[in-house]
Amino acid sequence: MSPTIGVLALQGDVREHVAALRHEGATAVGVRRPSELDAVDALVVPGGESTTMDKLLRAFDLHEPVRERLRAGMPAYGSCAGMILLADRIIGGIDGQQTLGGVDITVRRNAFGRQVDSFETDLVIDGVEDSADDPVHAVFIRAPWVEDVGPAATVVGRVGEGAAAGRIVAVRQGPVLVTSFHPEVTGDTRVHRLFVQIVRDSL
Ligand SMILES: NC(=O)CC[C@H](N)C(=O)O
Repeated sequence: MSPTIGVLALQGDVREHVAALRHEGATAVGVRRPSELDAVDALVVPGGESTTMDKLLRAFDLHEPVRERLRAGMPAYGSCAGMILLADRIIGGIDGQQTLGGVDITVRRNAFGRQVDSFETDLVIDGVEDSADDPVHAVFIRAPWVEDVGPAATVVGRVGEGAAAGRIVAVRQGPVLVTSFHPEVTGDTRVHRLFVQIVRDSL
């Protein structure tokens, strides 16, 4: 049976995630209200602007319901701004920015700095099919990195080369996966394949 995966559709690159999830055999739907959240097996929090999504989550009465589902073990995947929202702790948030939490990490917003606002590199990600032989081409856009990982979370990807070598950019904690980069924009759907498998395993 194909799992139903929601994509938080308040702001950000929702359509790209919906397309990647459908390509990997999931039923993908936008989530804008609590009743829509109730109907999904899992949730993707897209890339975009985490400060805006944080405000909209509360304006749409979704902040607490999403937190509750996460606490109850709902699988989730966050890319870029989505990683920030799923992190337990944040450095460089503005205007009292809050996160949903779920992953025992500290993220630093806009960590890669101005000179490298956007960059691309190839990554090996644990759990992503064939990535040791055929790395994932990762696109970073004003991305966060993971400054600190607590005992509950596991690092699954680091930058391999260049100025940011060694920086943690992919983490998993049980059924929750977060990446600093945007796999939804490259046409390579292997990160979504991993997430769909995580969701299937949780059902
Ligand atoms: N591409 C992105 O999702 C950028 C994230 C953005 N810098 C933020 O803080 O939310």
